[in-house]
Amino acid sequence: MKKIIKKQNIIWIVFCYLILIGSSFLRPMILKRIMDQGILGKDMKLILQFAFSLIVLVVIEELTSIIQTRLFVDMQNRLVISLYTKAGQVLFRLKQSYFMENSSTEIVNKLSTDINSVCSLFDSNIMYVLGYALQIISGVIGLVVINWKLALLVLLVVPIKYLLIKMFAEKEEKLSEQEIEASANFSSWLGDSINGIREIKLWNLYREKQQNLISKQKEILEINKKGKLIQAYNMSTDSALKGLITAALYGIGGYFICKSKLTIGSLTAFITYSNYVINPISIVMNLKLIFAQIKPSIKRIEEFIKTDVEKKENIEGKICQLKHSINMENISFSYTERSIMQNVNLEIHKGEKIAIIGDNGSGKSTLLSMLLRFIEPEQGNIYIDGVDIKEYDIDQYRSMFSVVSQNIYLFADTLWNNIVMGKNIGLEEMNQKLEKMDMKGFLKKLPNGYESSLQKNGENLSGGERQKIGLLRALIKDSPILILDEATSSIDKDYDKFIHDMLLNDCSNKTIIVITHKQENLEGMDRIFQMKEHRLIEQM
Ligand SMILES: Nc1ncnc2c1ncn2[C@@H]1O[C@H](COP(=O)(O)OP(=O)(O)OP(=O)(O)O)[C@@H](O)[C@H]1O
Repeated sequence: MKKIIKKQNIIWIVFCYLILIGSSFLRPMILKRIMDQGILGKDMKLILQFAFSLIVLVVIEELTSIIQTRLFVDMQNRLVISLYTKAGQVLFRLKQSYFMENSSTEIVNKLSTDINSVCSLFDSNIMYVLGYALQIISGVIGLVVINWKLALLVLLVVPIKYLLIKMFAEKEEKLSEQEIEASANFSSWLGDSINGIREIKLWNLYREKQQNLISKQKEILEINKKGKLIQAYNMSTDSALKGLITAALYGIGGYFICKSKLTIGSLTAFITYSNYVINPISIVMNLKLIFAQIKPSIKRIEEFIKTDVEKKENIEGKICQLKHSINMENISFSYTERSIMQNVNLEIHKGEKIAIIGDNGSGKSTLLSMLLRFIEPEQGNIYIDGVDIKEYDIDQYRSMFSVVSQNIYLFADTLWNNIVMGKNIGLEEMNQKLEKMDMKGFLKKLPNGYESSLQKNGENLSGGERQKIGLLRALIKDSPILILDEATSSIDKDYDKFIHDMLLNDCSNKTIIVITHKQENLEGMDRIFQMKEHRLIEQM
């Protein structure tokens, strides 16, 4: 927080505020003198002098406002960056289970809504609080000096306003929570509908989806309306309170004047001072309402930052290299109490090529997710060269694997960046690998070669082309363990055979794990395992 709100900035903001107050206090005085002394006294020199000083004041006020806005925006931006830095550090390290429970649109909505909501604090009067406090103190002194009994009447506003704002803030906080939830729900539903747009078109689901869209929006607007009404009630009670106090002051003050205990001038000055006190008190207390609005967002950001992330630290500095074998021992796993595998054992020697087959949903990909540390076994452990994989640094550990799955993800970026994935390689090496994969023809078809832009998830490519890029990506990564999880499911038969043979030849020193439903992909494998009835059985 210290980095966001610097002491120096606060001093400058208060200084600017004081200039603005001073200037607005001086302007009516100057106008009064222009009229009373300049115009009525027909003194042209005085008129010009005061008119010039008015211009100077306006220029000072405007410059001060600009400086103040700059200071606010700088602080707001620092807060945004610091929140996104914290959120980013967590986001990219979150466990896979988080992404199963929360859709991408929900996460985007959560982060942007909550961060914007917290930063909106800077659009409120919070930075003026110190200035308002000074104004209240000076106002109270003025009131007490003129008449301390009447001053008590003005100060009655404090407990009344406190009780009112407490009631409004409690309601506002609940509504804010409801609005956030409804809006997250809406984003998640909308994201899901957009992802399924082809199905909507093919099944003519327009009417149903349209009705859902409107009803979900109405739900949000209804909550929003209640929130706006609370703000309106708050503003009306503010005005009513101010009106009541002023009326009482005129009544009681009038009585004092009749009894010769107060002069008319004193009452006028008293009412002006009372405004100096009542208005800022309302503004400062209204901040409680603003805090109530953003409190649910602060809570959600805090919860998000505390979410369980993948542990990166490698306390003992162990380096994973795979010199001998991967051992899965007594692995059991279930998704929400549905058992997927029980006591699975598997030993893979370095350089071995193994295949895992099995019916749909038998748990093949789940087993690999455990090996890749996306999920953890419920029971049992996985070892590489006798060391529990949990003890390796996760980044270094994952660098051991080149993975091509059935649904690889391509980023909305150039083809080159999608292949190298951050690795620093030269054009020559890339061309060699491309040739090895017989993909030169594919490259020629693209308008800008390697620099061609791919759409989100490679939507401007065919399913087979996407998988070919996935294979090329894995070849470029060149890790010692190659995992092919139905990696050629969309690839035509001839190319599948070509790539299968090429990989076995080219990666003879690598450990390869293949998951497949295709009989022909079992050729050349050292051992074949079948996932069946929660167990992994070696086929003899
Ligand atoms: N996130 C999840 N939550 C709950 N159940 C899941 C989840 N992911 C997978 N499953 C279930 O776990 C079981 C095993 O899934 P897995 O993807 O490992 O099967 P698979 O053998 O690879 O199937 P396929 O051959 O169809 O790819 C399936 O029945 C699936 O429904």
